[in-house]
Amino acid sequence: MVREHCDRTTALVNESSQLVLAGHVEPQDDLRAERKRASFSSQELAVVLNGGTEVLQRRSRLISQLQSTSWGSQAAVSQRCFHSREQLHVEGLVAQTEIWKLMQSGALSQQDAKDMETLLTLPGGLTLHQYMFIPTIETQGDEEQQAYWLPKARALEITGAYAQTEMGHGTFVRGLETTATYDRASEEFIIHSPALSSIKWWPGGLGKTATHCIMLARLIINSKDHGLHPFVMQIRDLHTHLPLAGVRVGDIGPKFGYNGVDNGYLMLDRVRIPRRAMLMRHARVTPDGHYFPPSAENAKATYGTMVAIRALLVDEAGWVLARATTIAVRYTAIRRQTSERVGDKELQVLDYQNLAATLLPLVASAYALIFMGKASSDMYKRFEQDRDAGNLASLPELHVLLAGMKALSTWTAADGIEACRRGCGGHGYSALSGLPDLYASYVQNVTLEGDNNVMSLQTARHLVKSQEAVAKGRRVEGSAAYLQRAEQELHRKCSVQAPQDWQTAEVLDAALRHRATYLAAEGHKLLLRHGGGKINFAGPDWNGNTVQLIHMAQAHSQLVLHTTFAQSVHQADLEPAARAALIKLVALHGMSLLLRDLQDLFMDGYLQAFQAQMLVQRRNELLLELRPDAVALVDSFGIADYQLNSCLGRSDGDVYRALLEAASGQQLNKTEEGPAWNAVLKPWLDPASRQQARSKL
Ligand SMILES: CCC/C=C/C(=O)SCCNC(=O)CCNC(=O)[C@H](O)C(C)(C)COP(=O)([O-])OP(=O)([O-])OC[C@H]1O[C@@H](n2cnc3c(N)ncnc32)[C@H](O)[C@@H]1OP(=O)([O-])[O-]
Ligand SMILES: Cc1cc2nc3c(=O)[nH]c(=O)nc-3n(C[C@H](O)[C@H](O)[C@H](O)COP(=O)(O)OP(=O)(O)OC[C@H]3O[C@@H](n4cnc5c(N)ncnc54)[C@H](O)[C@@H]3O)c2cc1C
Repeated sequence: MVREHCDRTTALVNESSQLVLAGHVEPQDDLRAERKRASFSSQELAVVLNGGTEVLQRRSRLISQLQSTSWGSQAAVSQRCFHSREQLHVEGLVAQTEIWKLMQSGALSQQDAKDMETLLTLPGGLTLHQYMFIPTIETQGDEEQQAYWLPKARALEITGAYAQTEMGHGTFVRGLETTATYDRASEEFIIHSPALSSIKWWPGGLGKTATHCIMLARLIINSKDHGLHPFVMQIRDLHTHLPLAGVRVGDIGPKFGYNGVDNGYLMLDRVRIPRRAMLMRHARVTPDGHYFPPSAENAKATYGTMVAIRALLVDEAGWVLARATTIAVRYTAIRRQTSERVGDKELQVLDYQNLAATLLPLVASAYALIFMGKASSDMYKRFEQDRDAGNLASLPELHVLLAGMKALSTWTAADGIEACRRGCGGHGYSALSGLPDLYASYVQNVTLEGDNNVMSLQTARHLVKSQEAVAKGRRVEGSAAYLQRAEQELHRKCSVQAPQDWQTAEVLDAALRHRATYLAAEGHKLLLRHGGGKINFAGPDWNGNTVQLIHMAQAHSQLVLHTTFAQSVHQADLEPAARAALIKLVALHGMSLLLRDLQDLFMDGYLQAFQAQMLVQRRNELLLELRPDAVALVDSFGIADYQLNSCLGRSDGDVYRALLEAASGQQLNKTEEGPAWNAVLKPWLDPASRQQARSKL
């Protein structure tokens, strides 16, 4: 029977290659026509966006290399959506350790290895080892500690997780409860989980993979609590992988997505670790129990790894949205629905304004975030250089910028993937589209590494403080420097007199800046209401106004994002046609941001109704102007079919045959009658079985 089904599947797939779509245009022809009418070369723009021809060539080479392996072949990748948690967990680790092997043998550089993992899009239990365990030792361990731990970690003789979050607290880091009590007699720390709420809960790779972790615990010496400090802690035996005495560790169970990764729990019953397990680059405990705190400017050093990851998340967001929009734009350009008369050529669904108005602004957001990601990682690299030279002056600005931008970018990408999925109609709901898994795996980013509301409030705190500084005549530097001119700004009115005026960069920048300034001034006023002239960042004025404060922080981050996008396009080395298209995309981005929260511009009379109508009109015109370039704009992201792993987003547009082939080849179709026939359906449906059952009664 199995054989029979396989034969029929092959026949069906072969047959489908002969089939034409009655009354339709062949999808491949649609995509070919789209590419022909583009106003610029997507190959050339892809080179600019990706940072050079060499990067694209290297990526193709890595994909070929992946395809030649059993764990990274196209077949392995496309089967993934049919696999169980356990299978995904093992597959993730197989891929990560194989890539590690290639890196150790010198066949891959560190960058190649990272890129290979990104291309594979199969998260595994070693991700946190690479992105948080090793970096925390690098940045928070002293030289001797680095020399001891790093070679073992890099050789994968030990694997680590980042154990900060507890059952009771993720956001309120200062409220974490795990204790590290110093025992002077033995020169050891005793790590203990004092309550149910103190159990470590969520760390990636902790459940089944990690032998060690970075343990964030309150340092207690002579009953004095010195707050949170990082420790390197072994939790499993290196020979047996069994938990050490006093350690209870396991996986926290299935999640919304990202199920190959073993996010874990960890409960500790007075487990002893040596004094030198505390990472001592910034704070120290001597053998006789003297505590040397970090310097004042290093006070937030323990939070350093989180800042690094937030920079990575900002960098990743644009590329994830680029994947989703590539799938949705290509598919909606071949998908045809509805003609006036049956049998006539139907419209490509991307030509309906509702879809263009959903997808084209998301393409603009993906471009904006890609440029912002580059700017953020450049900024983070500069900070690293300064930090290594002992200068931490730029950390406060970096923190507030990345906090708000992490929130804006991950919200935009997560909501954007879901909008793309819906935009693809029924086929978007199929796992074969690649969109459900992309969303389920990605949406965690709005929560982890600082919940987005909480991160926005960190930026809000900075904006209110900046507004306060301006009010007191002090200078404000950095991304909030525009607040310096708040008083003049608040008297300005929108200058638009014709729809075309909205297209100009100055008008859009001015409106976004006005909105951010107005909201910051209002936020500041709200917080001064009951404090007798003093702002309390934890009191009822703050807690009762967080909706407004988060909105204010997001308006600021949108301004930073938009101006960075515009500047980056201005500075990029682009051919004139691509530049012209991107300038329109920048305008669409700014207009879409304004339209989303138009009420803000009416609040203080900055905007008049006729100007708002012109904004809508100009946005609608822009959608039409950009429509011919839609496919070229997503082709320019340069994302390979291998990485898209989507029947809908494939670059040749052969969507329907791909769907049929993938569906008919899956496990549930392995037999014609299906796995429930014999035990469940047959006794009801097969007349002979029914007869037999009755005769037994
Ligand atoms: C692959 C990824 C997998 C996932 C992994 C994870 O999720 S791991 C788990 C990830 N978990 C999370 O992400 C947890 C999220 N929670 C947190 O990060 C913190 O609890 C907090 C930032 C919300 C508050 O912290 P708090 O109560 O200690 O601070 P406060 O609000 O009282 O402000 C006091 C001052 O500190 C400043 N400042 C703050 N942070 C930083 C910084 N990093 N740097 C520099 N400065 C910083 C702030 O600007 C303010 O300055 P001001 O105005 O006085 O000049
Ligand atoms: C997939 C995944 C992987 C993770 N990996 C790790 C890891 O490797 N290591 C690790 O240590 N942790 C990890 N975490 C934990 C993660 O960092 C936390 O979940 C995150 O910081 C949010 O904290 P919380 O869960 O306590 O949410 P809560 O703080 O309980 O949030 C609940 C709600 O309250 C709101 N809220 C909370 N505090 C405030 C406030 N002060 N002001 C306004 N609103 C507030 C939030 O906006 C949210 O809506 C991971 C989480 C996930 C989902």
